Amino acid sequence: RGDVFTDDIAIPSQEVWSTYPPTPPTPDQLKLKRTGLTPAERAAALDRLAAYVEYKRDHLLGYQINSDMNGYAEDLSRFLRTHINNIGDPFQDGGLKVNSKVVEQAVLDYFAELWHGKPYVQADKESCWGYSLSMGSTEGNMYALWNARDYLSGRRLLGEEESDQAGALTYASPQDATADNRAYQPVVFYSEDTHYSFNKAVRVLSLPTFGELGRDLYKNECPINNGVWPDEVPSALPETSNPDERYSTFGPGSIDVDKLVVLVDFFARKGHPIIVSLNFGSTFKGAYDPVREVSDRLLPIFHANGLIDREIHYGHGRRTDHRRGFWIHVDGALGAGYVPFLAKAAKEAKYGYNPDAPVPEFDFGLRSRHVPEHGEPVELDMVASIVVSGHKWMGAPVPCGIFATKVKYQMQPPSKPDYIGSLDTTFAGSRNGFSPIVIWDHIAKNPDDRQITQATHAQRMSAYLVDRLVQVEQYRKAKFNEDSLFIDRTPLAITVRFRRPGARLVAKWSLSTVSLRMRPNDDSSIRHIAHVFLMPSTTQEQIDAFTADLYAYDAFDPIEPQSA
Ligand SMILES: COC(=O)[C@H](CCSC)/N=C/c1c(COP(=O)(O)O)cnc(C)c1O
Repeated sequence: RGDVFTDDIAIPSQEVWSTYPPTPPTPDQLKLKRTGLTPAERAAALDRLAAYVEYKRDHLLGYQINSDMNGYAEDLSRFLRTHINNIGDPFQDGGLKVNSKVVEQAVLDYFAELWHGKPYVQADKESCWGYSLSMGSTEGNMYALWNARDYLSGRRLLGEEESDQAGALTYASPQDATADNRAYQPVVFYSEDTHYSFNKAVRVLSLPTFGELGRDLYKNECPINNGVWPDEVPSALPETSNPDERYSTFGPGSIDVDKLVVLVDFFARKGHPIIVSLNFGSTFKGAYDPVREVSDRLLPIFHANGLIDREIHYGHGRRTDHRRGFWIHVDGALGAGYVPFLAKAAKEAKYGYNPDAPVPEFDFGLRSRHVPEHGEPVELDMVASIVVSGHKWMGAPVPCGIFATKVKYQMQPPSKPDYIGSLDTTFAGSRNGFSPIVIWDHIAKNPDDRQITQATHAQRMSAYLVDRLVQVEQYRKAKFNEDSLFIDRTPLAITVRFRRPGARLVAKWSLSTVSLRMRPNDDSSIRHIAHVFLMPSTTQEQIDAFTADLYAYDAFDPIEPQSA
């Protein structure tokens, strides 16, 4: 049966075999009738759907999804007989007792320690609080920006309940938070390689990017672009002497720290609190923003502009708060799941792993130190929040993930819905109680040694794919006199990018593609690029089968796919 890579595909009925590769059930088969469907109709539709998704699963190379479902069906199918809902705060049992919060807590403690933080203790403001996401990292990133916005706008911290207004949660604002007071107008920075969910999140939160605020308040004053404000921080340029390639589109995909520093300094001098979101395993190039360098270079700016320790006054006899005027978030949707294990592998010779580049720091353990010309040295933990997707590196049958911050950054929730018996400290109402069990089961089955093996394997498979693509490129140049395949891989990335194949192969292997104008205003520089992610479930056989497809004479013809 061609290149199917798994033997757990149910042998479909003759009807399903009518098409190969399997196609989805037809609209007629799926049409929901008022009379319902007969068992035979349901079986036919579901059989065909199973054959289709399992075939596509075994050919999924283009997205950062671990397709290895890790025996969940055997271990966890019994939990599909129960609605498990973790509504409310993970650390408060609440009124709905059919929950898996004890499991969620174990998972949160695991990530707190993996990311060099302390497991949650309510009274310990340096310990980590978090929750299991019912969506993926989009939810976690949106929550992080919401938390940062309210923290920097001077909203009340959790634990500072207004005793004089029993029951009614006040979304209190500082007494000097007037509309024109920039001290409570946070501004967010993220690079041009950032996931599109951030553009969505800043809309939902009415949180201005530095570009918007610049155009609004500081017209034509942009310090990096002849006065014109870009929407996102430029990404780094490639290390090349070729002037035709001195553009970030040819670069590694990580943020340009020099430009970030200049932009942040501009707004910090204007008195704005600062939110910086850093990618850690970026969506298309798999790049890692240098969290260590960003933290070390921004701390002096925060110090010089009074953003280390700000007093927030609420008046009416309320207690004065002390808090920071900056927030660094790490979008570790992909990388926060495996880079800790690359770091462990690089540290211990027994793993025989010599990384192509230094394994980057990114988590709660990262501290920066600044010695000012005058006054005392300052040393701080710099990362305020981290997000990881559960369905990417770890592999889960549904979108999920983990958000983590520290107790000292937690905000009072907007309301106190007594009827859930818990504080409403998360983004969702009902919360998926199955996902924490999946993540727990994954971690329980994958001790550090196995995680290290998977993380170093992905590095090796990424290098292997580059080699196989180079062979394809050499063959096609000789045989068909074709141009470069634009093969590229950012150091330590678990993705490789190359010229987009024809639509048939893009559909067959579920490749993610992008069309990039490599040089501004130069349509002749447009490149159609695809990428493959090398996940724990990606096998050498899949890579060989995929690259074998690229030798066909029409592999790069832009023909429409024959089937979904
Ligand atoms: C085109 O590929 C994507 O959009 C994938 C999600 C699909 S594969 C799981 N990336 C999602 C992503 C997200 C959003 O994560 P999800 O909401 O879990 O999809 C956040 N941050 C980064 C760096 C991401 O790459």
